[in-house]
Amino acid sequence: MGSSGGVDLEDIPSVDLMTELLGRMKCATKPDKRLILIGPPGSGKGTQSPIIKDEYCLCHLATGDMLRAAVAAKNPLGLKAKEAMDKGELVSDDLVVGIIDEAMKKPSCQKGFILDGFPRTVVQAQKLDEMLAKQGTKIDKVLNFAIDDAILEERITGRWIHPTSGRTYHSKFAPPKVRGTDDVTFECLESESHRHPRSQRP
Ligand SMILES: Nc1ncnc2c1ncn2[C@@H]1O[C@H](COP(=O)(O)OP(=O)(O)O)[C@@H](O)[C@H]1O
Repeated sequence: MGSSGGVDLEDIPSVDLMTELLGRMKCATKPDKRLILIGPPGSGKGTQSPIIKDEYCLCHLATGDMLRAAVAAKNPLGLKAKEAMDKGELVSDDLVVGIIDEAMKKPSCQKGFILDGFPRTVVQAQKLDEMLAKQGTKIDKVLNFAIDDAILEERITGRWIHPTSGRTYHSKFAPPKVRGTDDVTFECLESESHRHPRSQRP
């Protein structure tokens, strides 16, 4: 019968369908929102994004997470991005703009989006304006997570990340269930201070 993205709707438990339906009905009443979050690693974007996303029924487009997932999946996009990412350099504007443009077309972005890590260059900002102008929309708000350097330092030094999913932990504030291990996949975590050498830290 009805199928969605290769999944047979008949096979989905009714309770899941009802929950999804109720969620979508709730979302229908929400105003559209297009947000950009700005802030250094450790400023709280990763904590606040899922809360804002759920409250306003938005999609969360974090270019860093999307690129890391592409690299882990070894798809053509990931292969192109890997070299720059390994060197700690920015991935080309065309590539990043392409993934954002594609992602914004997803049904989950219908009510709007939260951009996280994008735009990061002037060219990306110009391309974003062009994309939105084509859709007849614009950015509603830019949220700047301004935070004291000393607090950032404390957060970052204890921070661990699961590179594939972008899930973050903190040895003091949000420890994983098993030390050094991701709660969901049980894969090894990477130390954030290792990813952001002292000289590059905010
Ligand atoms: N908007 C972007 N433009 C170019 N490269 C990006 C962008 N967003 C992410 N990247 C690439 O992905 C890497 C990881 O991104 P992210 O997790 O947002 O940053 P960081 O690890 O520096 O906090 C960056 O170092 C960069 O190579």
